[in-house]
Amino acid sequence: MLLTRDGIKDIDKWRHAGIKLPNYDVEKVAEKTKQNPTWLHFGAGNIFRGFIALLQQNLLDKGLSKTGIIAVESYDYEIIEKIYVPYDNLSLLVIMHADGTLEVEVIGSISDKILADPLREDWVKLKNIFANPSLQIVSFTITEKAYNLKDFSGEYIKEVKEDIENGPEKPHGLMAKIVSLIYTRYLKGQYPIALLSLDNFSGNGERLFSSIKTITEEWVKKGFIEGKFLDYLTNPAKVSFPLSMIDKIVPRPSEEIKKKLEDLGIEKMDIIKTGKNTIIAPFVNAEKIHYLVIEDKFPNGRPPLEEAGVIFTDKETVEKVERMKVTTCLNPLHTTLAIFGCLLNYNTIADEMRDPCLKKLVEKIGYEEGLPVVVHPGVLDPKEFLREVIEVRFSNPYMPDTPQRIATDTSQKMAIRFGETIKSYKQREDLNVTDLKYIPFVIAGWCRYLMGVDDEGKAMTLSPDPLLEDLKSHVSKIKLGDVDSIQDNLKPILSNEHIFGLNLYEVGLGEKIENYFKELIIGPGAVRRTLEKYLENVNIYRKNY
Ligand SMILES: NC(=O)C1=CN([C@@H]2O[C@H](COP(=O)(O)OP(=O)(O)OC[C@H]3O[C@@H](n4cnc5c(N)ncnc54)[C@H](O)[C@@H]3O)[C@@H](O)[C@H]2O)C=CC1
Ligand SMILES: O=P(O)(O)OC[C@H]1O[C@](O)(CO)[C@@H](O)[C@@H]1O
Repeated sequence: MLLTRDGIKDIDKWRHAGIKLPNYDVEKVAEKTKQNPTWLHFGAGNIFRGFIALLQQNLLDKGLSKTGIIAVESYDYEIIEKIYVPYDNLSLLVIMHADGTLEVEVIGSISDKILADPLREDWVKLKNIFANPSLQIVSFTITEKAYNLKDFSGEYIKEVKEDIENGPEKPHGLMAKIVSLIYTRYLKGQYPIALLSLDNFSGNGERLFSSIKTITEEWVKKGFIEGKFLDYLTNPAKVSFPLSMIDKIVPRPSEEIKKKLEDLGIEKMDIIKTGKNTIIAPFVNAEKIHYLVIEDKFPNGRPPLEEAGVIFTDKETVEKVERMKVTTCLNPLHTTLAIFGCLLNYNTIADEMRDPCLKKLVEKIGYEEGLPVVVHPGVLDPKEFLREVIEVRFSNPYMPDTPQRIATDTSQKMAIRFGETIKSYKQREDLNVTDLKYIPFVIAGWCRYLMGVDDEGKAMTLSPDPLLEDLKSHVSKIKLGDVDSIQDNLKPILSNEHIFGLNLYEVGLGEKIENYFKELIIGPGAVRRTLEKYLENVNIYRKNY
């Protein structure tokens, strides 16, 4: 069986293999989308295909929408070349249940693909779509770093500097490309639009707005674009930047799932790693559970995604629910498992959950250190959410999620995942920031991870991170087995407000972290021994919330 528009016409074979097919005519939907584009999505990677495209597929299946999503890739063109084109933009979604059963579905809601590159013909097509009044949503899953314009010294990064100098004709970075494209829409008729960040960090819509506004202001200053464009961009009735909280664990494609699909008779299921390090396949493997909460601010309308389970609400509720997930109930625990999983050579997050010390570590961070500062968002219950994360989602033995994937870009995540809780402790009169134990312990673990040596003392490959070289330059002077070699080498990291959102020494945690770190570098096996020392004989208090 071939995953192509022709291939899926052989309905009986797919049904016989137990694979669900779109309940609509994929080609007709693609044609309607061409005539009436409503939704563009930047970042054609795994979460888009495994979650966002599924939502639209639900609406198409139920006849609640007539058009699909157009996938746009601005960064890693190989994804389109190798994973979209050969499969006519179709993908397979494989849901892995905790009992080992698989639910497989062909996703047909991605109606077209575009390379956002001003040097290619596609750029004209993209500009035309942006100029079309029918366009309602431009959404993004492009990773947190794609929104950055400045480096940690506050200077524009090289690519952004060049984009600012060169103007809207041939932008290179995505933020400049978006300004250029939205400017086209403004010139055509100032049509309304929602720019929806679905990336996994606090205040995602605001950060998208801020980056776009900054480029706009620079281009207005240089006379590349009209000053009145700023009025359009800052008028929420015209251009909105809804906040969102997105949650679905979509691991990288797994060899085991590939084999299972091939055993079902599906051909060409190879997993690729692109030159830009995207690991992607014609299929996406994911968990069943997911949550998407979005601020309901769509000036040009939107599909009825509530019918596909999306929660639309006000800004304050999204902020609360997002803080609950990203700063407390899921992502800090994930990052904790990523760091210690790499150090202890675990292959999956689920395996780590069977390690009593690691399980207790995430329980301590979640129930005892995190939950007391979470504000109940109303639409989801934090304690129940946390329980589901720990007991059901992370523990699912069939989820092929790796600590190495989650360890990617950790420097970009520290401030949100741990810094926010530290800040809350500092602000709260009834709590004492120096009472925190396990969050500082994880930060010490991250510094230990950066040494690039596992707990057995063997070299380990570190996951990509934009600050990796800089961070490694500090810890490279520290030697496993030589506690005194710590000297002042952690100071530049732990005092860096860009990384943690605050100076950890100023809040009274720097020395505590250094002390944990010393225990972690006593020698091979020290990570395991320290974990046991602090976690083996402790109880977990799950206070009522
Ligand atoms: N995988 C997951 O479980 C979830 C992911 N997310 C969010 O989605 C993001 C992407 O995740 P995946 O799709 O799984 O990753 P992926 O590695 O499959 O795809 C990453 C996408 O981001 C694009 N990208 C990377 N750097 C870029 C840059 N500098 N400029 C423009 N585009 C860039 C890539 O080209 C690719 O399209 C995550 O960082 C997270 O914020 C949110 C919830 C769940
Ligand atoms: O650490 P990352 O790259 O943001 O990924 C964290 C994982 O947890 C999630 O937050 C689950 O929703 C997803 O973003 C991803 O599977």
